[in-house]
This record gives sequence, structure tokens and C-alpha cells, in this order.
Amino acid sequence: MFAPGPVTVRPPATSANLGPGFDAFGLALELRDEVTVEVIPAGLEVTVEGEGAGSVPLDDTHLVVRSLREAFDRLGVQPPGLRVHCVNRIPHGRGLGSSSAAICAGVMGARAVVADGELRMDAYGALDLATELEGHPDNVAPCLVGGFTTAWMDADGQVDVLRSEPDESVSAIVFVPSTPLSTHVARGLLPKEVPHADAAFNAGRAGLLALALTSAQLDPERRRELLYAGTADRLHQDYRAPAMEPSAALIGRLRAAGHPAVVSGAGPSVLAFGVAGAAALRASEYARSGNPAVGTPFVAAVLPVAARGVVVDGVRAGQRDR
Ligand SMILES: Nc1ncnc2c1ncn2[C@@H]1O[C@H](COP(=O)(O)OP(=O)(O)OP(=O)(O)O)[C@@H](O)[C@H]1O
Ligand SMILES: N[C@@H](CCO)C(=O)O
Repeated sequence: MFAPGPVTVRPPATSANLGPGFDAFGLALELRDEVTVEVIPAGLEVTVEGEGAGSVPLDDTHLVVRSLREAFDRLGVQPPGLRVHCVNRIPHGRGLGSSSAAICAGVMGARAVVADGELRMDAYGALDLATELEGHPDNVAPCLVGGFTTAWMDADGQVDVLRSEPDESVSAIVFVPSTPLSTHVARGLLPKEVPHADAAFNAGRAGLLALALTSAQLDPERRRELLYAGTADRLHQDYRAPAMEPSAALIGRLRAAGHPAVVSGAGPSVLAFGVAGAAALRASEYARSGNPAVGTPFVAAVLPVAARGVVVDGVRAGQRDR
């Protein structure tokens, strides 16, 4: 019933919203956690290296373990014992999808260690469960399938996703501050209602952003201009700015220079799109100073778009990626 050896799953970081696509758009980024799951005769052994080591719990409340347990419930099997080893590279609470990566690692890890897991839970089942655990689909969707995704729920609450490939000239530059902000807190800053004009504004910009990211054969400068216009948002970033002033200031500086910059997910990281062949963004100039008024520096990194979602390396060669 269970795989005879360990299975390693590697979920990518993700950036949600991308400006106007609140709770819908997401982008998978090539920065991966690594979670190894093994069924053992009894007990629970959890070890963590990297991000969160020493602070995340090592019991059943660990997010990967919780997600594994929920997935085993859906799969209709419970392992006698579990060994889970996490090598974490995605920073926690920074808007780069760490919680979705943990959830998708658990869901896909459980599916991989059950011999007929893919029959018991199809791709929609995995997306459904991961969305339920995360609370919204915009990070788990690209984490599972890679690329640039639009995720939505139908009237029955069924989640679906459309995946597309950003043009290869597009890259993501992330600016990560040293202090976290929980998604829960950031969601609490949003109003219950927004003006109709702001909703209409975002709908137009979201449509534009999808085209600016994916249309082939755009002149690089034109693509940058379209990405700039297409990353404008009125539904969440301003409301959340008081909780991430250095990030808001950095976005202001980047946009004043014509760079398409947004809050990554619920923040406080900042994501700016670069376009090969268009005016370059010298990340170190912006990262070094942060917001002079507040003095918080950012760590900047260029992250390629991840074409693949969670990669599963397992014992059943032939059915798994190695
Ligand atoms: N690999 C992990 N192992 C265990 N717990 C994790 C892991 N990754 C994230 N978490 C939990 O999730 C919390 C961060 O989730 P949160 O949704 O606030 O931020 P995020 O997912 O990094 O950002 P965003 O959702 O905006 O992209 C951590 O503080 C931790 O409790
Ligand atoms: N759409 C989510 C992404 C963060 O998980 C938010 O902005 O709250």
C-alpha cells in the first residue's frame, strides 16, 4: 500500500496577485523547498533545516504534517508512522508562498507515498484540498502546476486553474525584507467593500497583465510599458501599505523609474518584472537603500519563472521525475 522508501517533493516559491489579480493570479518561481516523506512502523519524526528551523513546530501541528494527514484522510489510508525531513529555502511570511509550498508538499507527498495515490486523488483533488488548506487558490495553483496561473472557483466552490507560459524575455526580481508579515494580518487590513470604479479598474488591468506577460512578439520596451500599466492595482496594495511602509516606498521608487513593481502576495516582499532587451533594472541600487526614512534593506534576487510545479522524486522510477 505504501512506497517502500522515501519520496522527496520539491515545491516552488510562488508570487500571488501580481498587482491586479487579487486571489487569482500566481507565478511559480525557481526557488524550491525540499521535503522528504517516508512511512515508518510507528511515530512521527520531523526535522527541519533552513527557514523556520527552530521556530516551526515539530509535531502534528507542523504545516507539512497537517497537510499530509489531511491528504491521507482523503486518500482513505493512514500510515502507521511518518518520518518527514524539510530543507526550507523559501522565506516564511514574506509573500513568496511558503505556506502554499508546505501545503502542496504535504498533499503531493502523501499522494506519492501511497501506491495508487494518483488514482485515489487526481490533480483536481490535490488542487481542491490544497486550496481548502490555504484558504485561497492563487498560490497553490502555480505551486502545483508551475508557470503563470489564473485560478478561480465556480459557484459550487470547485477550484480550477488555467496555466500559461510567460514570454521567455520576462524575469522576476524579488526584494525580500528581513521582517515578516503574516498573510492573516495582511488580509485583515482589507475593506469588506470596494468602490465599483476600483473593481472596474482592476478588471481591465488584470486582462492587460495576462496579455502583457504571455503575448509573443511584443517589442521589449512595449512589453515593459504594458507590464507597467498591467500591474497597477487599487484593491489591496494601498490598504496594506501601512503594514509594510518600506515595501510601499520601494514600489513607489521602482514605479517612478518605470519598472513594473508590485507587492508579492500579501507582502512584504516586492516583485518587479524585468524584460530582456528593455531598460534594465539594477536591483542592487534599490535593494541597498530600502526606504531611507525607515532604513530597512532588502535582499534582491532574480528568480526565473518555474515552468514546473511540485516535482516528485520517488522510489517508483518511471512514474516519477528524477
Ligand atoms: N515549510 C514550512 N513548514 C512549516 N510551516 C510553514 C512552512 N512554510 C510556512 N509555514 C507556516 O506558514 C507561515 C507563513 O505563512 P503566510 O501565509 O503568513 O506567509 P507566506 O505563505 O510566506 O506568504 P504569502 O501567502 O503571502 O505568499 C509561517 O509562519 C509558518 O507558520
Ligand atoms: N491573495 C492572497 C495571497 C497571499 O497568500 C492575499 O493577498 O492575501
